[in-house]
Amino acid sequence: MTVHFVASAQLPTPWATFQMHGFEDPATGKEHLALTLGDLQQAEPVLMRVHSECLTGDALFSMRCDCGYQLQEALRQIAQAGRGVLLYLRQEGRGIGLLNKIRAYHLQDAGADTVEANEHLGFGADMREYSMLQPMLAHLGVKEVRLLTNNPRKLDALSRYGVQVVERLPLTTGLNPHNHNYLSTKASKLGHMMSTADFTPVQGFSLATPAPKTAD
Ligand SMILES: Nc1nc2c(ncn2[C@@H]2O[C@H](COP(=O)(O)OP(=O)(O)OP(=O)(O)O)[C@@H](O)[C@H]2O)c(=O)[nH]1
Ligand SMILES: [Zn+2]
Repeated sequence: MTVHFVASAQLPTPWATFQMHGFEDPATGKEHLALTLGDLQQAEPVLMRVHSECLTGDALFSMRCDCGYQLQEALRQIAQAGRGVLLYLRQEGRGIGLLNKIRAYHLQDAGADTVEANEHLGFGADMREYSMLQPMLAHLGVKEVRLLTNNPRKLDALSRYGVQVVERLPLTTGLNPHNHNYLSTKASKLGHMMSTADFTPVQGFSLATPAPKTAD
């Protein structure tokens, strides 16, 4: 996949003023982003988050997943470190797109888990691919990273594209009654290296609160 760098500009956030770099994939028309902080060309490994788009979690405050919490926590940690990169990849709904994710949520409202819902719609459990990482990281000069993730497929993808992951840092934030089953399914069926027991519940939400039927 060839992804072209288009432009960069400052992006002030509550945590730091990042440099935002825009990339375009001419084959799909997808527009991917990188938010960087500090000098990434130095030899020291770069703190990195590879974040998949989740409009509902990232922008609409959804508590059905952990995406919004992870996004904020990653930006906070990169700002605290003073150096790092967050790649924002436009592969909504684990690659099935927003409208199909709503279809999948509808099935989950009726009792399916997140994997069963995807499969019922004729998709694989996770349709993402990561080939855009290679040109994006080459453009930014990133070769060695400390990666914020629970997802083993992201580690595999990076090593496939010649980026060395010297450390994996778990993200265990955002647990609440609405995403408890979803997070358990990620661990049991999608291979995420985590247990909900490791998570810090969202403040003000007790897991003792009965989860609604729409929980996963
Ligand atoms: N199809 C589908 N996609 C979902 C669902 N919930 C969240 N997503 C999407 O899943 C992606 C995030 O994937 P996750 O499995 O939560 O996390 P991850 O990126 O694999 O792993 P981490 O790096 O540990 O966060 C985003 O693109 C979301 O839009 C769901 O129930 N169904
Ligand atoms: Zn999400």
